[in-house]
Amino acid sequence: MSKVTIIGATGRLGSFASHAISGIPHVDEVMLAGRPGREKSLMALSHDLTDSCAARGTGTKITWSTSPADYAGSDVIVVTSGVPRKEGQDRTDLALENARIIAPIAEQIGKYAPDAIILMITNPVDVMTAVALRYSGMEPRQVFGLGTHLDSMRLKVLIARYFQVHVSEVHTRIIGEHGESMVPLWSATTIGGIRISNLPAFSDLPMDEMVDRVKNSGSFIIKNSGATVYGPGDAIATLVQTIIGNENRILTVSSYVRSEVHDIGDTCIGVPARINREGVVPVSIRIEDAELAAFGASVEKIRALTRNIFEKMDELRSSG
Ligand SMILES: NC(=O)c1ccc[n+]([C@@H]2O[C@H](COP(=O)([O-])OP(=O)(O)OC[C@H]3O[C@@H](n4cnc5c(N)ncnc54)[C@H](O)[C@@H]3O)[C@@H](O)[C@H]2O)c1
Ligand SMILES: O=C(O)C[C@H](O)C(=O)O
Repeated sequence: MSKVTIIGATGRLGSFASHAISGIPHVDEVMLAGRPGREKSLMALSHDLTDSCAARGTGTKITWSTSPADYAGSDVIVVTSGVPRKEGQDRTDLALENARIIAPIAEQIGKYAPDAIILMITNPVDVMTAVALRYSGMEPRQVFGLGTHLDSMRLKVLIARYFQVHVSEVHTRIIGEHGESMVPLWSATTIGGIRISNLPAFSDLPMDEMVDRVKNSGSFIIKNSGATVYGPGDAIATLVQTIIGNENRILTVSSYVRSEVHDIGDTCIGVPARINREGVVPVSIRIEDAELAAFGASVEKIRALTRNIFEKMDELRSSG
């Protein structure tokens, strides 16, 4: 029996992610969670998703709740609650506002579902993963964020199109911040198992344009359609399936890094990590010098922002 809870289920991303998760094999219950006052909206969504499960022929049970006590028994808790950015904003602009939303949610998860695995989605996702880790009091392996998995998928599609190959032939990773300082790992990019730099077309590859397109993907979609929904929603479902199916896949997610990448760490940031039913553990890697310098800068940026948010949260809490 597997139960997956989505906190923030009535939001644009939360509702689509709930739909995607309800189709995962061996997910028996999807619980839609939200704030008191959202009862009608949660109930209506649960009816709609129940109809969807019937139409797809899946037996998934859809439940809903506004009570954190009902987080109990969850195997995975996906958190999408919070404010999304508006056109012209950077994800980091949301840090304090969303930390104030995520901290109490994380405390309730730590209280009622201390054995669950938390998948953090709210932006800025690296900082919110650290907030969830701090306030839930849970172990680092139990708390991770969508991180640069979505960015890696975005780059993968661009590379596949350029080389005119099926996306499954491309393996690539973006590590670091889910944001401006993200770092593409060309040294870990292969096509059909061949390192990309060994292919003749590599010298003409518009690498900078491709990375810029990945960096601007979220803001482009938000500007023109209001929110990113299907890309992150299906990426969330992949991660949930990897946990529930105990798949031991290595995906690039935001995880608490100690020293796995050339001893740089003490922050939550996007790195390759092994994911299974026990949770998420970063994989030790060595990368090229230029990539390492860029990753170090990305870690410093996120570590400083995270510390700043922790200090502000402490001040807010001590002033009541
Ligand atoms: N990491 C990623 O790749 C990624 C992708 C897409 C969206 N996001 C983030 O996910 C979050 C949600 O995005 P969305 O488009 O679904 O937004 P939305 O406005 O449609 O939904 C927000 C949800 O948060 C809840 N919420 C808002 N304020 C709250 C509060 N004070 N307390 C408790 N719950 C509150 C709302 O009820 C709603 O369920 C944003 O922070 C967005 O940036 C992250
Ligand atoms: O760009 C955003 O603000 C949403 C999300 O982080 C995304 O990359 O789609």
